[in-house]
Amino acid sequence: MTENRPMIPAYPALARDYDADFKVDVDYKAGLPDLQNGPASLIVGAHKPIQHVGISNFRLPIRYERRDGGDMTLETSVTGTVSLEADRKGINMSRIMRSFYEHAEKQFSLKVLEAALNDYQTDLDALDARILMRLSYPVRVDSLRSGLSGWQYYDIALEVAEQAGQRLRIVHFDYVYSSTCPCSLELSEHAREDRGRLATPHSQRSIARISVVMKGPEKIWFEDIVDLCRRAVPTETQVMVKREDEQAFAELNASNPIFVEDAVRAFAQQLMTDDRFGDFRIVASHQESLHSHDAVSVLTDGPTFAQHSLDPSLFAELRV
Ligand SMILES: Nc1nc2c(ncn2[C@@H]2O[C@H](COP(=O)(O)OP(=O)(O)OP(=O)(O)O)[C@@H](O)[C@H]2O)c(=O)[nH]1
Repeated sequence: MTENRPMIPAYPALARDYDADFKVDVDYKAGLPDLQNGPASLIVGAHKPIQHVGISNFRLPIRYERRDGGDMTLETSVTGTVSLEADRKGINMSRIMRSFYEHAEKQFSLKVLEAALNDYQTDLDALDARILMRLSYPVRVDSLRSGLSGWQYYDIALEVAEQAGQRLRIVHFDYVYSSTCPCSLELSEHAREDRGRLATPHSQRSIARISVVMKGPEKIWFEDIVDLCRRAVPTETQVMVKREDEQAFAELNASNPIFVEDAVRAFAQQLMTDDRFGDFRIVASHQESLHSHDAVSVLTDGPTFAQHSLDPSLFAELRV
């Protein structure tokens, strides 16, 4: 006896070739599912506001003005996020890029970046918004004594954020330098003077990440921050080095030995003397040639960067 099995509709024979000629018209687009703008009933999990949602690390060429005139186009990685209220399912992700692209052709300036931020708030109907741009900025640097020069690249991030009606403009700047340990220098001299023994102090490639609020409307050139770092810690790693430069570098290190504590305080002192800068945080990592670990320090000034917990990868990602 044949059982009454429920009729299972035959699987529709679907075309499997790509229709290159198909064109989307307004009606078709209007009929497409649009879950990110769906009802709150579609929300999965807690109906909680989200502080940052968007897309990270889309890249495009941006034109930057140089302090000495001219400009250059550099690859820039952008992360754009907005806040999302508790009763909204999602954001229109593509608008994070599309809004930014509206401004990308213009020559970069913080005003351009802030105009893109304003568009985030309107195009995505968001209370808060944030854009972070990362780039590697080349500056031609002179050798210490040989008259040569070469390109030094600085990893920089620019962050503009609107949070609870407050606008923040922050520059994050990585500065790579040599740190000669002051104690090791004294111990080396002691061995030389006291026992006639040759000894060399331990010195190592080190890095400081300087994050600082740009306060006033005044323009801050990337080159201004390079100059500030060099005033704070003159022993920047070199690019083009001949023997006379190497000897100069050895003397420069002996004249500027620094503990990791000294480094953050030296940068802080320079930042405090420039009223274009507000709150700041300096993270330094001396990747010691003496130890199998790093000497690290963090110095913050003002509420912007004051935080109880430190990002677990804070020191690990500062590698040189
Ligand atoms: N909100 C959200 N969208 C996502 C995510 N992952 C992928 N998307 C997709 O991002 C795509 C582009 O989103 P939209 O910007 O809303 O695209 P759209 O609706 O055509 O853009 P508008 O015409 O401006 O509304 C959508 O197809 C989403 O499915 C995600 O995690 N969250």
